Amino acid sequence: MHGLSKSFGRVQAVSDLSFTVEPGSVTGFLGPNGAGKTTTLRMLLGLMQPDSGTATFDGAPYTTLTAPLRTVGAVLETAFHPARSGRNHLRVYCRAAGFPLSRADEVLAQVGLADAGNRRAGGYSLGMRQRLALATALLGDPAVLVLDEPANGLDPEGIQWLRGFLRHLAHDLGRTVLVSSHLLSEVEQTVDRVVIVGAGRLVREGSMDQLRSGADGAGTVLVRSPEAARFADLLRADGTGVTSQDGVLTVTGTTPAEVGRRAFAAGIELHELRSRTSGLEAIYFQLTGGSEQFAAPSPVAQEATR
Ligand SMILES: Nc1ncnc2c1ncn2[C@@H]1O[C@H](COP(=O)(O)OP(=O)(O)OP(=O)(O)O)[C@@H](O)[C@H]1O
Repeated sequence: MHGLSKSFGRVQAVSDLSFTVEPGSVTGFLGPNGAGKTTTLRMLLGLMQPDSGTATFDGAPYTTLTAPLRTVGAVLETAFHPARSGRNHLRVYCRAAGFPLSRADEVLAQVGLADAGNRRAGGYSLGMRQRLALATALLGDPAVLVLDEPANGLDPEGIQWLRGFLRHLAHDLGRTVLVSSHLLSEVEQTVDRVVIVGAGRLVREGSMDQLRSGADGAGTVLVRSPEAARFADLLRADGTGVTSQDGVLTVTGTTPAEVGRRAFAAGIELHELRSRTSGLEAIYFQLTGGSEQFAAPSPVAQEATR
């Protein structure tokens, strides 16, 4: 995406948004409700015209792709003819796209619906519908997979299956996978990278490791060690900020990896080493806080105005 913008009347849904999604990894496209995720994905897939900017696949806009279904598979919303079986639903798409009808059975098996292929899609559970939508997106064996809130309606087992499946597509088959969600916790274990948006703007782009290491890359690290005093002296010797209480050191402006390295080099035994900014969800809220378009006032704010 390069400089994408879109407004609806006075609502600026997407504002000068630029980011890149790479093959071989699963990227989470995150932001609170109304942040502009669906609008962005619709522009990416040529379903909506941006006011300005471009969304391209290897440099080509969706509408100019010569084999769109082989390039991109997408699940934006799940709608099926209720009386049609899952298999027939897929066969209709095979026929329209010129794929062999046997592709329908292949993708049904891929998403774990082989046994339900002959049943009416209208009788499918929400989770099964999600799987059928995913199967439809996979028909062209596309290089890029775009999924809007795919975990919606899935039970924990389904979410775990989806996690493994998406990671397999990206890591083992080198596909590009972009998954939107409004909950970081929902995709935390699935994604390698995140693109976080708030109020239509890019808030953060980077790896999960970068996000975990704190809002600005270096944070506060807690260390428990039977040799706390010696370690504190060693860290202080080169100007690192350290406070000590009850054998627990609070080290500022660094990362757990760096502190661990220093301890290892000095042969100091550690019993605990963790980032104080370990609450990923807290970082996410901090990054997107105040950007939710229809945010309810927080209980604290309500309290304060009483
Ligand atoms: N067709 C439309 N007409 C008018 N306003 C729209 C339209 N589509 C989206 N919007 C508005 O644009 C903003 C972004 O919406 P969008 O659906 O892209 O957000 P989202 O991040 O996908 O949110 P959610 O997680 O709730 O789906 C919202 O304020 C929404 O009300």
